[in-house]
Amino acid sequence: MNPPEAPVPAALPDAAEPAPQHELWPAPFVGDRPVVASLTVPGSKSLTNRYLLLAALADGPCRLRSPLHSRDSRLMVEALRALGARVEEVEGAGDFGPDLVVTPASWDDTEPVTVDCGLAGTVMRFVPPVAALGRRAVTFDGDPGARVRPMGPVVEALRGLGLRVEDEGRGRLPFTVHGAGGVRGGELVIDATASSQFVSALLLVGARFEEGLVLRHRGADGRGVPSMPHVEMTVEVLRELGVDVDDSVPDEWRVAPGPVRAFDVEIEQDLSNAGPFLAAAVVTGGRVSVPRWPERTTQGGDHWKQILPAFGAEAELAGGTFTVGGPAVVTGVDLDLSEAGELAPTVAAICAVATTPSRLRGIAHLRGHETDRLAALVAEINRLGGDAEETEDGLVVRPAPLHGGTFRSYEDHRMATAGAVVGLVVPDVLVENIATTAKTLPEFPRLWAELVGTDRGA
Ligand SMILES: O=C(O)C1=C[C@@H](OP(=O)(O)O)[C@@H](O)[C@H](O)C1
Ligand SMILES: C=C(OP(=O)(O)O)C(=O)O
Repeated sequence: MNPPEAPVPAALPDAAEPAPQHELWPAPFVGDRPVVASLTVPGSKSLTNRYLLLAALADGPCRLRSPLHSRDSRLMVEALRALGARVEEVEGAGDFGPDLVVTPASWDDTEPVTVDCGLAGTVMRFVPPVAALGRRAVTFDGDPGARVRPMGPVVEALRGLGLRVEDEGRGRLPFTVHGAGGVRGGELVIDATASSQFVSALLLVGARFEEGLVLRHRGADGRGVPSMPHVEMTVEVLRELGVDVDDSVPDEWRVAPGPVRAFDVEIEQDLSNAGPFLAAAVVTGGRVSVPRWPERTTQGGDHWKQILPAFGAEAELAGGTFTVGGPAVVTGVDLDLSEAGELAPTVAAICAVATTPSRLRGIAHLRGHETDRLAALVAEINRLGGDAEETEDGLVVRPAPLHGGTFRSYEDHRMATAGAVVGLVVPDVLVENIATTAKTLPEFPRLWAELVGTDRGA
């Protein structure tokens, strides 16, 4: 539909501009029909962006097979190009786009550059320590939503390593890192209670510091690092590329100085992004299979194996295929999601249609994700007639009859997919800005349409 008024000239003050208009996507409703399907999803965001970054640091050209192609991975590619790496697309065997070949960066250029982080935590946290290896002034900025995401421990760590960082005292985006042609390294103490990405960011580059890195986490009030499987993923990927990492002491990581070995790697599919599709089986009493599920993985999305049975679903990994069968009646859960916070929006969507109350714990740090996810989930579930409430470290969701309406997504891909899950069993749900799923899964609307349109394959 055309807007009723002519476009507002850019010169007018903000207050005169109309509120942003996002498309409202009618979420497919299946009612009583069980969703039965089999599908795979594109590559893991977390693995793709780690391997891309490590390729730029490696001792030779590297190849990523079946990588993710999404907004977050493109932002990482552009960031690494800005720092001097070459990244090329080459034909591959993946179902979701070409492979990527990366020629490592040369660190000698001095021309200042700007890096757009979008809303990608992996770009805004992982790339600044890489900029420290070069000789450029690198300015980092991102979406309005990125400017409020926690960044302080990365900025302070860079200063602790001797770098000059201009941040106007905010400890957030935008800021400029002044590379001084190398980092000596040594010991650092950070508080990573707000994000595991602070730990991963420093570990990923630590081997390229002259003396390596000894990193310790000391959380305020003794609190731990959330999303620990993501730190374990970082450690495992580094070891696979020949980097010596000692994580034998809790909350302490020792990275020895040395090269990052060039590699050729197949990226696993994104198990977190498989979540909404598996949730479709749970809320509709259907059956969804995901072939090529890894036997062993560091992806937090592997937690679906424990999480979905807690709702009464059957879950089985057999012959490399993960299959979820939904229960006749979805019961609520009491779960600590501190290890897998990025799954929480999908989990909350299932809780919203469950028949008994749920409690989700250990996810206070979701307030610093793409949006304040605890507030957003409460607002959107309750807008549809639900009964959700924030707690200090999570959510309580009680059963309530839901009705149709708008489910806002707050530029958050996982809010958008949570709305789609609810919309399967609640008629007339309109998800605002489904295109925001392009952050990590641009194919979401197509895959979702295929999911609800098929009754074969599982
Ligand atoms: O390192 C990573 O790839 C990620 C770590 C986690 O961040 P937090 O520790 O901030 O939750 C996760 O939620 C995010 O989606 C991806
Ligand atoms: C928290 C998330 O993303 P990011 O990598 O931007 O932190 C997420 O994908 O759920």
